Amino acid sequence: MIPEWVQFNWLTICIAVIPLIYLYLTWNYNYWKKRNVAFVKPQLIFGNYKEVFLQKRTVSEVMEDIYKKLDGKPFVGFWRFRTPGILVRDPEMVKTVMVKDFHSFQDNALIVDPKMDPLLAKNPFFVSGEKWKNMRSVLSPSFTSGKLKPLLPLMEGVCEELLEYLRAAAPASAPDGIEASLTAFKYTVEMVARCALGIKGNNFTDSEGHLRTMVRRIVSPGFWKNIEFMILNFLPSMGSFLHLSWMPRDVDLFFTKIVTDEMDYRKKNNVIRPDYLQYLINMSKKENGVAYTEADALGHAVTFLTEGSETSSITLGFAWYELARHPAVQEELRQEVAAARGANGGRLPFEALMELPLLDQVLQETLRLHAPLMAMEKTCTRATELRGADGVACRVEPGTLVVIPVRALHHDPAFYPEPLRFDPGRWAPGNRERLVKYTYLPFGEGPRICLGMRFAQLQVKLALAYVVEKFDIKTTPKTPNPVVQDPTYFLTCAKGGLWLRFEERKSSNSE
Ligand code: HEM
Repeated sequence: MIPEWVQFNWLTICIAVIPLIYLYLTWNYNYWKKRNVAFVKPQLIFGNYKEVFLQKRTVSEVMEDIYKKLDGKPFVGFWRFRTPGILVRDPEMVKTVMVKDFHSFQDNALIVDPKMDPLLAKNPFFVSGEKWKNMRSVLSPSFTSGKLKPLLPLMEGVCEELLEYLRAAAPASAPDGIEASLTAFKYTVEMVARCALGIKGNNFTDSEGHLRTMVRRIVSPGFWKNIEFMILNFLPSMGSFLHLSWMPRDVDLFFTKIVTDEMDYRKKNNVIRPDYLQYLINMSKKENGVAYTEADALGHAVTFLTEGSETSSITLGFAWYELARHPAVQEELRQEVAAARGANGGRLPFEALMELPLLDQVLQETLRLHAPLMAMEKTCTRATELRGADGVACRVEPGTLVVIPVRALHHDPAFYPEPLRFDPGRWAPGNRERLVKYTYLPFGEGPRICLGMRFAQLQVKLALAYVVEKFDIKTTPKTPNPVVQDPTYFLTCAKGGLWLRFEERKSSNSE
């Protein structure tokens, strides 16, 4: 039996504490009203992120809803739980954040704890300030056309393996076809292993796919993985308290071992290879006079492996999907590739491949409809003022979350009529010049634009060209239409997978 005075105290404590908790939870919900910025009403505890928290919708979908609700506003306020954030709607404002006033918004909002994630902490995406600037200047030259061109023979070898794999794994009889995203992932992990690290990943032959599995342990859809992601992203101090890391410890050790083994092998045997790792090794040599260490080189080799495989495989999977759904475009592309081969003695040289107009348009349109990163989250790094075309101005404080709603811009009928229609013709000369600047951001923009953009374009274009030449890509009863986004993943991903059939072409059999 609880004494009466204790019962009384419990009641008093509850009466006193509940309003305090309520006050704490709603304290910031005045933030945008006080600043005269339009906003979408927040919900207790969740702000505007209830559906994200419940894993019903992704951040990019929720941002698209807010974008649509407050049509006509250059920027609008929202809350990520209790944290106020700005959603930038107007392309001019996008330019301000990503280019004109870059120094006020230069950091990405995703952070990693270098103690928990030493390898990932080297990834330029997570680095800030002067350190990022120095790192970027060391790495940028490694992605020029001049550095990519010598990789072509290596890459062509991986394309041949992809064709072999499709011949064996995708017999025309399979009624549902194969899951194209996984095939694309096998291809990009293999490509990156060869071009970045100079090693064979055996992704097409090894059913376990050790290297692939390790990359998947860092980035993949899934309920529990997404819970971890939300803690690390939204509540980083709780993540540190729980000792959570983006990259599991054994994965970190695995990558460290394969890269250092390869570095040691080259050193001991005086081996020089024409790949990205070699560039990093050369940069880390003392006589270079650059403040770049072997630990940096190790971190950046792993950056290439993780950044270079998943985003490109998403793009390739969706490009195959769109070609399957648009056989006329597929046939036109096939003829374009055949003509380029014909004009180059049966080969597809680097310049010819990169300049194929329809191939480029197919890639651009795929990235418009299915950009892997559909919302970019930045942090204000220096107090500044945003001033919209409507005259509304807002002082943005350091630490404020700023979101660029890539999905909403890419799918806005004001910028792309019939936005959900796959129409490579939007990117044809004469049309592309009419598109509104800063509404197309698959690789980001400004000084932080994707470092691996050219490599990504090259590896996706190669796989598209090689596969359409030899295969008819077809839909099956299991092919999704429309695609439903998997809500347990922060990157673009079709729920249930992209099922397609790759039928070997008769003419290509007899060649
Ligand atoms: C289709 C494939 C790819 C897409 C759609 C993509 C997209 C992006 C986006 C949206 C960003 C953020 C840009 C910004 O903040 O403005 C980014 C950054 C980055 N990407 Fe990619 N990416 C792709 C492939 C690659 C590849 C192959 C690499 C290879 C190394 C790579 C390396 C990076 C790095 C290192 C950054 C951070 C750059 C920085 O903060 O300075 N990406 N990427």
